Amino acid sequence: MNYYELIFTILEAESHHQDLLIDELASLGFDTFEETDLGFKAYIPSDDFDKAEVDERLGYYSDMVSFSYEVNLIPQRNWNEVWESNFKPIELGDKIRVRATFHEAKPEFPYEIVIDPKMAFGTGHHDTTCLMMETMLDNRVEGKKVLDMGCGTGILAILAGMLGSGSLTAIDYDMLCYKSTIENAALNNIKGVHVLCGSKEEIPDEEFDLILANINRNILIDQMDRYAEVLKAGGHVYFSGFYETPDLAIIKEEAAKVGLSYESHKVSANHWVAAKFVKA
Ligand SMILES: C[S@@+](CC[C@H](N)C(=O)[O-])C[C@H]1O[C@@H](n2cnc3c(N)ncnc32)[C@H](O)[C@@H]1O
Repeated sequence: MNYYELIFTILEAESHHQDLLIDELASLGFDTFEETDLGFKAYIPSDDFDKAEVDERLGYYSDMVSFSYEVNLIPQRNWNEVWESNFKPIELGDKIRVRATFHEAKPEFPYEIVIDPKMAFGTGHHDTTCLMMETMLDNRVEGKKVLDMGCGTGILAILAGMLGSGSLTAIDYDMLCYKSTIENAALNNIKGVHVLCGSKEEIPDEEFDLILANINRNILIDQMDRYAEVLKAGGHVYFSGFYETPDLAIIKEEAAKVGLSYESHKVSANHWVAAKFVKA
């Protein structure tokens, strides 16, 4: 299959915003991304490329980030090689290691997560995934009934399973992520994960002790009332996928409206946040 390659150049000072563009492109069907010195490259099967749609969707970010891109049509290539050259294992302290199937195992890490990267978000290379995993390590997950909303590769649900969670439900509206979570849960021997493809309406009418939601500010705000509905009194929700300024204050305000009280947060060097809330 032929692919289109889009080569993005991003103003250096704004390069921390490139994840927003990558998320948007992923939702349009771009399935592989490579970092470059000047920005990144994005790839999409030639039949799925619609330049007008790309311009319309990325236009939304033009006030935030200055970028340009050029388009090349490229012949079939070996995508496994691309992934192998891009995906380096991630180590969080001496506890968590995220690696791909093709990396050597390091059993000295108590939580070694194996991800078949494919194209779903959540290889641990994004600040928000790391912040969520750190928040999970710092708190008690053992025995808790967990909902992972926007599960991507399933990385957070898998870590929850490794930390001894009770039942696990993982939801993503992207079919690729849904399949990827099923595959990666099996790869890590995490049994009984209830994986669903869909959005807010798929959240089952059950009570959860812990909700993990690393999506983005607007979707979190949109789904927050439902999270509050299905969270047990005293249960926690960890939110990520937004920046410290101005997003955290907005998230706190919206959370308070549905009875979720802010407890604490962590910030990455690139100003991404993971925040912990409790239902009174
Ligand atoms: C930032 S990624 C997080 C992936 C993974 N949980 C992690 O922490 O690395 C956000 C995920 O949310 C999914 N998503 C976005 N909007 C959604 C929605 N409205 N309902 C369900 N999933 C959604 C995306 O497909 C993507 O996999």
